Amino acid sequence: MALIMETPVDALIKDEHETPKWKKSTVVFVLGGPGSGKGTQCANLVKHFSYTHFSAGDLLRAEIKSGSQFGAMIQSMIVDGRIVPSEITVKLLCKAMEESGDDKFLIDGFPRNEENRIVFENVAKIEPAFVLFFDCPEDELERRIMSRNQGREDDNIETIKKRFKVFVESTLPIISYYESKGKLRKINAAKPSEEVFEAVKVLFAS
Ligand SMILES: Nc1ncnc2c1ncn2[C@@H]1O[C@H](COP(=O)(O)OP(=O)(O)O)[C@@H](O)[C@H]1O
Ligand SMILES: Nc1ccn([C@@H]2O[C@H](COP(=O)(O)OP(=O)(O)O)[C@@H](O)[C@H]2O)c(=O)n1
Ligand SMILES: [Mg+2]
Repeated sequence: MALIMETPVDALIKDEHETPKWKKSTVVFVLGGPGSGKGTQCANLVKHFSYTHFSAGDLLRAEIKSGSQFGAMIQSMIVDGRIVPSEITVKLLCKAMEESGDDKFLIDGFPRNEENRIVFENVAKIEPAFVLFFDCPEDELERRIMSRNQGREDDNIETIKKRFKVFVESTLPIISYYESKGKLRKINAAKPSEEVFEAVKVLFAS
């Protein structure tokens, strides 16, 4: 009671309407074909810069493991290389951002299609600072995925082909969209990991 009495009325009103920290955050989207090194380079980035990394795919896999009511649906879509309904993925991303308490995020594997992009814009109301695009030919992507050895149900040749098709049809248009807005930072991801990181680092150093 005493505390409330001592709190100026203005401060109480301001607190009530204050925008949550994550809603004012800096977001970098990290895109590229399956196996292009999104996860690898985000892991490198968080060691050097004060960003929190979330992989949309990892959040969806965790949701399956948690026994969620959507688990079976998410799993069957991942095995089929399809893009999970955006309401689910955006909710998981926003929850992770909020719970992290941070305000600088690398969001990897998102937005993968126009629906992902629009739902995130409408819900989070955040525009990315810029968008990293790891460009790599399909034959190299296939080699990397086939030797990834993470026990993923979608890392088999049949699903990989479907994921490549989804990437070309649904994700490349998003990459073009950000290019037209001057937000795209394209990286040659076919080089060794250390060389890719040298090119990535420069974009975060300023
Ligand atoms: N530049 C690179 N050259 C060769 N192999 C790489 C490179 N970057 C990542 N890898 C390997 O390729 C596989 C896919 O990388 P990953 O970071 O999981 O990609 P993504 O998240 O884009 O699917 C992993 O086994 C990783 O160790
Ligand atoms: N925004 C996203 C990201 C991933 N996913 C699903 O999760 C799968 C794996 O995504 P991922 O980002 O972990 O895969 P990689 O590109 O890292 O190989 C995708 O093929 C989709 O089925 C999705 O539906 N929506
Ligand atoms: Mg990944």
